[in-house]
Amino acid sequence: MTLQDHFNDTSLAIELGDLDYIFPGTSKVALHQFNLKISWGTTNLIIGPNGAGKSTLLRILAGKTLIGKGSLKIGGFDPFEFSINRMEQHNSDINNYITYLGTEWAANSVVKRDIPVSLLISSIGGETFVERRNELIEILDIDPQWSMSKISDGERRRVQIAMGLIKPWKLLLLDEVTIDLDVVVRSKLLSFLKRESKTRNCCVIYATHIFDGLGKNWCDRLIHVNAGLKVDDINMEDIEFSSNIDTVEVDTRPAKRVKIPMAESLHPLALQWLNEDLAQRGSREDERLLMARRHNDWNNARDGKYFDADDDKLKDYFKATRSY
Ligand SMILES: Nc1ncnc2c1ncn2[C@@H]1O[C@H](COP(=O)(O)OP(=O)(O)OP(=O)(O)O)[C@@H](O)[C@H]1O
Repeated sequence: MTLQDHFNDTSLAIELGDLDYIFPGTSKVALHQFNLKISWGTTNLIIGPNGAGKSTLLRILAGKTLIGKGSLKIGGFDPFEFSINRMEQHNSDINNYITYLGTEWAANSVVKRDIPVSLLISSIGGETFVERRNELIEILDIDPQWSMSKISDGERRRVQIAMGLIKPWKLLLLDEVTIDLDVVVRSKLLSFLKRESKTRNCCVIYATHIFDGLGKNWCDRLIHVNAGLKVDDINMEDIEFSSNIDTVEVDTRPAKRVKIPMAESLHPLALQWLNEDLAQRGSREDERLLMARRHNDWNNARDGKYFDADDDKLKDYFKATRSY
């Protein structure tokens, strides 16, 4: 199977049947009687409290966790089956088209070393998928001249996301990786993912606790998980936003429909402010010039009599602030 074949793919993205998952060596049932069918070309949210089973589910879908009971098919194939028969039917394995992005990567000390971002990006196919690379650098507002050891957590996360998305994927599993992105970058990223899902007929499954900017314009389906069970599964068409109600209203007949009150949110204001900030900053090159100018001004403005130059002042300061 080539990626091109996927454009005409009529299989389901995901078919999960009666999955029970118990963590090995424990009695913890993390997922119970879990059934799920998801189509290609869709964007899906997984919603649930801490400990509900969202990450466990995504890791299973990513083929990172073997299942003992139940069935799983991705694009019509069992990702854990490696039979000769399957390899005859497929030039390439379905697992090559699955991208999983979790929070683990950014916590890895290796990515805090003094590695140039441009080198990291090239190492995962940046030179092969040049157009995607350039678009993602633009969307995620990355400066390829950054070093991984001298950037903020949010900036490091952007590099992680770019690295994960450069190679075209078919199934994208996102486990709360947007948590430390600013609202502008998050909004641009979500638009990119939405467009990818429609234009490349791929599937995004996104577990998050942040719902800003996730309305009818992004989401096709909401899957609510609690204590390892799927408790709600609703298409966005069956959700209505209304300014005439104060609480969520659920109709179950003839079919489940949910009415959600319009919520007060500072998100549009934050989005506008950060967009203005971005326009003021200009390109990364403009930013570098500004920072160099500020540094120069700072050097020129120093009077040479403060802490770094005047030892007596420094001693007095520490005498005054420490009791020993
Ligand atoms: N290795 C493990 N062994 C035993 N139980 C585990 C293990 N890892 C997670 N659990 C438990 O399994 C349940 C599901 O965990 P999971 O990480 O899937 O939750 P989650 O919905 O992703 O939560 P969060 O929103 O906090 O990320 C939790 O009760 C958790 O304590």
